[in-house]
Amino acid sequence: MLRIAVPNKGSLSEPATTMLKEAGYRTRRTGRELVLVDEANRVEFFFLRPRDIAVYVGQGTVHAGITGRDLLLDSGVSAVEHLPLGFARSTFRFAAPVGTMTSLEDITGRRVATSYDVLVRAFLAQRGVEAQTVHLDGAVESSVQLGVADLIADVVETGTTLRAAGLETFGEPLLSSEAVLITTERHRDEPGLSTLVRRLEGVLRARSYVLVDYDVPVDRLERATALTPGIESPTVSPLQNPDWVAVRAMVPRKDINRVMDELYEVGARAILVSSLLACRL
Ligand SMILES: Nc1ncnc2c1ncn2[C@@H]1O[C@H](COP(=O)(O)OP(=O)(O)OP(=O)(O)O)[C@@H](O)[C@H]1O
Ligand SMILES: O=P(O)(O)OC[C@H]1O[C@H](OP(=O)(O)OP(=O)(O)O)[C@H](O)[C@@H]1O
Ligand SMILES: [Mg+2]
Repeated sequence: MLRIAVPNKGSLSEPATTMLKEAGYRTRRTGRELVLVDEANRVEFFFLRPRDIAVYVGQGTVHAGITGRDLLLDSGVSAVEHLPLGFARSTFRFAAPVGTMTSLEDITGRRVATSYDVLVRAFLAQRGVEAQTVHLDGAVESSVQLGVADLIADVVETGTTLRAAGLETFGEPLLSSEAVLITTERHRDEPGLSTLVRRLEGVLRARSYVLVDYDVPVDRLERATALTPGIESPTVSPLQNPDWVAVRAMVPRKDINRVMDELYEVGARAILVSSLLACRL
């Protein structure tokens, strides 16, 4: 049976569970279940701390897992990214009290508070910057005010937490992170893993595309389908009125309003947009 590690807490937990549910897998009923066997899909899910997931995957005791790219890099484990999952997007940045630091050189000799020591030390070593790290479990933003560090290196999404602590980012981001499905080279071809990956890809596609249907006069068909080329090719069906045809195609969700405006300009009418529940392309 395929063994998959799923985050049990924190920012990754709920979206990971939602995604697996949309991919047709069983989900746990309470936050207390540690293991869930999905007999129908031949998968066993283990609910583990997000930070530990790379360790379990790296050791090979589970075949794959969902974690953050930043957590994977900080673990130092030789697991590999198999599929980016598009949620828990964040950047990892240095931040210091407003107006005090502008470049990496300013870090020299200072104390950097972080929960991601391995990642931060590797970054500083690579840039030849000598500094001390102070390990904290969380709420890292408070460390400067409380005097245990001079600056921090932490996850930034909206920047709200930083601002509340009187800090601002400086220098280039250490990395961009998001949730990722990880595995090891030796488990990459595990039976069932390719099915899980295909299902998750289906969910990602269904989230990023919509289905558009419209009617268009035959003499404008070419201009209209140039706007909606679809993935392979749009479906064109005859209508009772021989001067018109119906078209159906997938369109990136982010483009749909512009595409609808342009279709209307071209002469398309009855433009209908629907969400996709799932797909396999
Ligand atoms: N505010 C956020 N926005 C987006 N991603 C985030 C945010 N906070 C944490 N993450 C991401 O979630 C993962 C961190 O997992 P972690 O379990 O530490 O989440 P958490 O929300 O910080 O949980 P905890 O409540 O235990 O601190 C990392 O990949 C990190 O980049
Ligand atoms: O840029 P923002 O939108 O403010 O989000 C970033 C904050 O979110 C996370 O904190 P979390 O709530 O997980 O608390 P923690 O620091 O204790 O992990 C992260 O560690 C940052 O502190
Ligand atoms: Mg946190």
